[in-house]
Amino acid sequence: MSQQVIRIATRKSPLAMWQAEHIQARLEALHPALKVELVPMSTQGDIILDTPLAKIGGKGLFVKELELAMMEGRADIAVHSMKDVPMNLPEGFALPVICKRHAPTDAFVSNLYNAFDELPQGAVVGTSSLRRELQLRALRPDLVVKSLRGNVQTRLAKLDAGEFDAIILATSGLQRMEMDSRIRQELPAEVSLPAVGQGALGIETRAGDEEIIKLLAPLRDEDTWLTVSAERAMNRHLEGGCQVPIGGFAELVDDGANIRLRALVGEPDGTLLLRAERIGSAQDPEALGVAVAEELIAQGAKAILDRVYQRV
Ligand SMILES: NCc1[nH]cc(CCC(=O)O)c1CC(=O)O
Repeated sequence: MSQQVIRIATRKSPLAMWQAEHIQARLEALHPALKVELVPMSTQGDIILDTPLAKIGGKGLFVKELELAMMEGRADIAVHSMKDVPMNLPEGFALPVICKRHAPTDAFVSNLYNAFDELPQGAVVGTSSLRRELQLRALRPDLVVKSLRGNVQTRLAKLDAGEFDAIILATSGLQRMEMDSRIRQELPAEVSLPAVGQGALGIETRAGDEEIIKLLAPLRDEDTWLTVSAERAMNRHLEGGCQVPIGGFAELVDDGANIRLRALVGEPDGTLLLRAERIGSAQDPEALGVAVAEELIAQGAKAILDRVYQRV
């Protein structure tokens, strides 16, 4: 009998490698006889760094090459930040596991100011997320928002080089890179509503790979599955396919009986920001997501998204 092996396709960025190694370690701890190998690769999303993601095909770029490796049998599973996973998976793939969510928040990072509220008139803030830009500019039309791409380390280096007064990054990414000390403030959801799936890791497999799916099952976190499913159903119903100015964050309430989902859509320049919030049964996260999306559509969300798609 040959020893059982699972190969994890992963991007080569330090954050992606950390995430793959984290799942590798958890799987090896769960299944001592199992061998777990990493298959690192570069994706188009990592190679094209000078163009906003929305213009070059959105976040799917980070995922496609990993899926190709699984399809061709060079790897068996892929570990993703749920934030980067498209709302609809291609034929032949499944997402059987969403792990327990880490910090969902956005973090304010600066060498000059200790909190978002301290930013002076006209301060320069770095982010390439339309969602972050929209919320920053809606609250503070005086701020100058400048594009900032690259991995977490590159973004921090650009801050340290003095290109920005502050930058916004995901708290979970900084924590995984052991750069918590750079966080000046975790932004409350009222200031920066997180991206759908932010802070949660997901594991993608080939559809029907039941033996592998069984080995992964203990990594599933039911609460995170419910809340992230509500967020993703909202985003999917809005047809927010690629990188779009949409925020969504769900939490369990009433001792887990219900889910509260908050969502927003807006013009990236902050001139229009639509919000919706609703509590629904934890038995049906999809229905809650669709209901919140419908509330946003009733306020005009589709017209905003159509304009964003035309521009990119
Ligand atoms: N856009 C890249 C990306 N994808 C996932 C994370 C953070 C980790 C997570 O959300 O789980 C980040 C970095 C960031 O937004 O600062």
